[in-house]
Amino acid sequence: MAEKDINTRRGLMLVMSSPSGAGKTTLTRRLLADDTDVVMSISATTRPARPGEVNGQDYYFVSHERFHEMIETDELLEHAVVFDNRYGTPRGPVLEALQTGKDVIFDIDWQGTQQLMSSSRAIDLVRIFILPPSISALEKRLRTRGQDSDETVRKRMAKAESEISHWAEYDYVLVNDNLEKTYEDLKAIVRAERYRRERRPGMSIFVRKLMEERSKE
Ligand SMILES: Nc1nc2c(ncn2[C@@H]2O[C@H](COP(=O)(O)OP(=O)(O)O)[C@@H](O)[C@H]2O)c(=O)[nH]1
Ligand SMILES: Nc1ncnc2c1ncn2[C@@H]1O[C@H](COP(=O)(O)OP(=O)(O)O)[C@@H](O)[C@H]1O
Repeated sequence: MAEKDINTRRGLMLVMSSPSGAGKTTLTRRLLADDTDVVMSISATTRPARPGEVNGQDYYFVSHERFHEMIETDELLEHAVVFDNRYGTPRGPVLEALQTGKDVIFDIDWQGTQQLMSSSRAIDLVRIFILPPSISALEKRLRTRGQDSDETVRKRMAKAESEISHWAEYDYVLVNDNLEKTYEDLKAIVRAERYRRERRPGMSIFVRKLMEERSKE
C-alpha cells in the first residue's frame, strides 16, 4: 500500500490559550514557520492593530458593524468578548484547511475553546494551555513586549487570574519558562497527536491488507 494512504489523517484543531503575555503568539509563530502542515486560523477582531501588526496576517481588523454582520450571517465558528473587544474565528478557512488535511492552530481564549468543543468534533481538538513561570514574569513580558499602554498592561494583568483559572479545561499544560524547551514540548505534543488512531482512517485499510497477506501465506 502506498505510503500516502497509511499517512492520510484528519487535521488537528490545535487550540492555544494562555493569559496574555505567556507566549502563545511566539510559540505559534515558530511552529508555523517550521511546519508546513500547520496553518493559522486568523481571527477577526474589533481591537485596533498594534504597531507592526498586519491586517489579514495577524488579525482581520474589522469594525463593530462588520463583526456584528459576521455573527448574523453565521460566518464565525465561535466568538467572544475579551478585554472589551470582540474576537471571532472565521469558519470558512478553518473547514477548508481541515478538509485538505492541514492542522489548524487557534490562538483563542477559554470562551472560544469551550465553544469549539461543542461546535466541532471533540476528537479533532487538541487543547494546549500555556502558563508563565510566575506572575512577575508575566508582567515583565507584557511590559517588554512594549506594545501596550500602562493601562492596557494593567487590564491584562487583572484578567490573568481568571484566564488561568480555566487551565484544567485543557489537554496539555506547558509552563513557558525556557522558550526552547517549551517549543520542543509543543512540537512533541503535535507529533504524537498526529499518530492517534482515531485520526488515521487509512490505517484500517492497511491493517486489513496486512491480514490478507498473512492469510495467503
Ligand atoms: N474566543 C476568541 N478569543 C480570541 C480570538 N482571537 C484572539 N483571542 C484571544 O483574545 C485575547 C487577546 O488577544 P490579543 O489582543 O491579540 O492579545 P494577546 O493576549 O497579547 O495575544 C487572547 O487571549 C487571545 O487568545 C478569537 O477568534 N476567539
Ligand atoms: N519563554 C520566554 N521567556 C522570556 N520571554 C518570552 C518567552 N516566551 C515569550 N516571551 C516574550 O514575552 C512577550 C509576550 O509573548 P507573546 O508571545 O506575545 O504572548 P501572548 O501571545 O501569550 O500574549 C514577547 O515579548 C515574547 O518575546
